[in-house]
Amino acid sequence: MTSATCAAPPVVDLRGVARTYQGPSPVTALHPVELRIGVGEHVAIIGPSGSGKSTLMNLIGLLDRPTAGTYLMDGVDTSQISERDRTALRGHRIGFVFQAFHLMPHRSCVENVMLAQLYTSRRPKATRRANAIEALVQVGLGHRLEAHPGTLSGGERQRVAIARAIVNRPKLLLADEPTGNLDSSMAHSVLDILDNLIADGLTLLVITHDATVAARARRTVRIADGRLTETQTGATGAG
Ligand SMILES: Nc1ncnc2c1ncn2[C@@H]1O[C@H](COP(=O)(O)OP(=O)(O)OP(=O)(O)O)[C@@H](O)[C@H]1O
Repeated sequence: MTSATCAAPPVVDLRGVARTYQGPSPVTALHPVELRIGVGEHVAIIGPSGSGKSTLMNLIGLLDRPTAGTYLMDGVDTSQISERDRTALRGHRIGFVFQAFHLMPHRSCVENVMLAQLYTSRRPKATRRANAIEALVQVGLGHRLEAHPGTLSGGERQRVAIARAIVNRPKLLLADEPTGNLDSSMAHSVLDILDNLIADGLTLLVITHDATVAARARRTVRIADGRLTETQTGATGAG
């Protein structure tokens, strides 16, 4: 390993991170975990309902705070920064893709993607539009820029959602059941798009209960009762 590769911190570095939900009967949804995800990795987290996948995703996505441990996101100790800085870190370095596409129905594709830059970019509207077009072209939707989501297939809608998630050039893409609402051919096209983004250097964490989605990842981490077990490494590709 060269000194140049050593210099890049992991995108995700969980050190003893745990989450207990308080209440009359506290629930430890995540027991202390160690998880490091390097730049450009493709990792799948797979586990049954109630195993702690959303809890883990919310922590990694900076939507929630651990009750123990330390989370370094792209080298930044997230326990040491203000709420405002956490929001900025999330906006600039993390993109989210969900099972339900969450697109604005009365806005065109390009407008939907432009909206994602409102709080992260002070650039002029023309630049935001150019960035949105670039992201839509990247996901193969350059020909549907002005279409409204209602006129698109499910797979195309998810591709708009992916364009929206990558338009701010995040380091990490968090995808929660990204193909959960799609038939298998649309699911494949969405997974192909995600594969292309990894080839371009993005880091991808997919949370799923679908073994075929998980099989695309280089690393598969199983979660059960809030505990992680790495079940495979280098599952695909030449390694
Ligand atoms: N706000 C909360 N308060 C108390 N318990 C919670 C809370 N959120 C989640 N839990 C519990 O934590 C555990 C893990 O839940 P989590 O939603 O992370 O699982 P999951 O794997 O994402 O499930 P699913 O696949 O069904 O969405 C479950 O036992 C759940 O009931």
